[in-house]
Amino acid sequence: MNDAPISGLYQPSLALLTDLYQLTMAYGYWKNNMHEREAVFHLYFRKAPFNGGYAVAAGLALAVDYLQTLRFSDGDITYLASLTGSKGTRLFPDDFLAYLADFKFTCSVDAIAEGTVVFGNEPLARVQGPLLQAQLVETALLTLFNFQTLIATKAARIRDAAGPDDAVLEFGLRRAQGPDGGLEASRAAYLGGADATSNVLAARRYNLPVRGTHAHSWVMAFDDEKEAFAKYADAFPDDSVFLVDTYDTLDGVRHAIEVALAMRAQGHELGGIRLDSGDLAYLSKEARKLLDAAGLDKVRIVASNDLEESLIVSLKQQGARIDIWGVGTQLVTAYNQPALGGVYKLAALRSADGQSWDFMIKLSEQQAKTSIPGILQVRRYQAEAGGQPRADMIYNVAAEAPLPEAPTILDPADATRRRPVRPGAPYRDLLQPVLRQGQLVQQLPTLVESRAHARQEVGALDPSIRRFLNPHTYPVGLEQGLHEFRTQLMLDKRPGRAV
Ligand SMILES: Nc1ncnc2c1ncn2[C@@H]1O[C@H](COP(=O)(O)OP(=O)(O)OP(=O)(O)O)[C@@H](O)[C@H]1O
Ligand SMILES: O=P(O)(O)OC[C@H]1O[C@H](OP(=O)(O)OP(=O)(O)O)[C@H](O)[C@@H]1O
Ligand SMILES: O=C(O)c1cccnc1
Ligand SMILES: [Mg+2]
Repeated sequence: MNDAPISGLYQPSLALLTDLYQLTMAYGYWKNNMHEREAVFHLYFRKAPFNGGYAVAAGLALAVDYLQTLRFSDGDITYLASLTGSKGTRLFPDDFLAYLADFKFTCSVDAIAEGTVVFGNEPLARVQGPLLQAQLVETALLTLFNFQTLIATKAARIRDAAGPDDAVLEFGLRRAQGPDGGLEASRAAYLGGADATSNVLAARRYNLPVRGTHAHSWVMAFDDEKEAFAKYADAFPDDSVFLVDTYDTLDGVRHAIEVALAMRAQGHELGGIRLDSGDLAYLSKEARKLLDAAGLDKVRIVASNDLEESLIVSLKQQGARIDIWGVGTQLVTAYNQPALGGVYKLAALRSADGQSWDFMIKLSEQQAKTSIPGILQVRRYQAEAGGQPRADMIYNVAAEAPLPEAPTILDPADATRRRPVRPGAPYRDLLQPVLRQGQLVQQLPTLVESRAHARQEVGALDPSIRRFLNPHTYPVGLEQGLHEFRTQLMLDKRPGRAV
């Protein structure tokens, strides 16, 4: 399989894949000569999806491709020139459009590698550069990171439920949120732990393994089920999986066995059977007995039908003999939580004289929604070097005071909950340089590598954080100096009205 990294995916460029307000703000910054002011934005979500204890970061490779190909084509410019406001006058004047026609993304981006386990409030990406540029990319970055992270996380949960030995096939395209949702879900599902997809265009575009069985209609198109299986085996003598539940599932298994034995006489082996309805625990156990009794112990059992992670856990607890899990709708639509609420917030702006940073905060009635000022990094402390993650600390790399040798991590929701870091505790900083002045400064991992990274990362988490029901909260906090600085900024911005 060609495992070359993707590139040029978003050509022609998706410059207009944005909300209008990004373009109106861009014009406003440009008109006020603020567009070159250096700014820092962070992209983060507040709460892991699916009431889970973690998320799997995804979307970076697509984001890099988007940023590097970001250009306004002649057609884009003509379209923007046609936009008018409520009085019929043009929204964007020619001199600004001439500026956009020469636009290139020249910011720096630091980001957490795809496949890394991440938690609420941690920046997945930090964008630093001219205010206009860093603002302009908000919407596209959010749609890329939010959906990829959501689906990669769902896939990681399904992979975790299936266990290390079973295969997971993604079958979702027909129920996906349109063609684009289907294509990008297949990529993220693979990254998060699916073994293959049935989606051929996604497989071609992203170099994914592609697999499949056949539909009920194949069986219905023949006079009887056995003939249907035999004809499929004629076409694919070494690559057949028979769907056995069109009429009566266990009769279907017997027909599959008869055909499998005839195939064996010709020197071929049946790959598997698929169950797509009924009690999947009972039927898989019965099918396994029938297959084994016929000497077909290598024939694998595929199951599908509205599967998701809790159902897979339950089927395993019931002793189901399923080897391969075909998962569609629930995976690609993230059915039980169809959106991840990632946000993109301004956190620092160069002072007007260019000499220092002004740190920014967005206040909220809900303390948890108040943004974190600074130029942020995430430090993950581990039990031992390369070992189990113990706690994450968000800190400001541009703080005036240097980071203490043994910092203290404070829970932002309750500052009385604090954890001193033991001196010399091993750690790694999660945000790594990706773009400098718009140029790639590290070869991004391939999708295969990111997928392996995700499995390693989820596997290293404590089971209490991986479990589906009321998972334990992984400790993520602010470095004490950052917490105190943030609290002071909150007080400065909202000193309170006299009673
Ligand atoms: N042993 C089981 N324990 C728990 N849930 C199961 C079990 N077996 C199947 N399911 C799930 O129950 C749900 C409904 O299955 P049901 O048997 O109603 O489907 P079906 O009506 O047979 O399928 P279809 O409509 O495709 O013919 C599905 O999500 C299926 O995956
Ligand atoms: O259930 P999902 O996780 O989405 O998996 C994909 C489903 O798509 C196929 O059939 P389809 O649902 O189109 O028809 P069927 O249910 O009648 O088999 C397949 O047989 C699965 O049931
Ligand atoms: O190949 C399959 O079995 C398949 C593909 C898409 C949806 N359901 C099943
Ligand atoms: Mg179905």
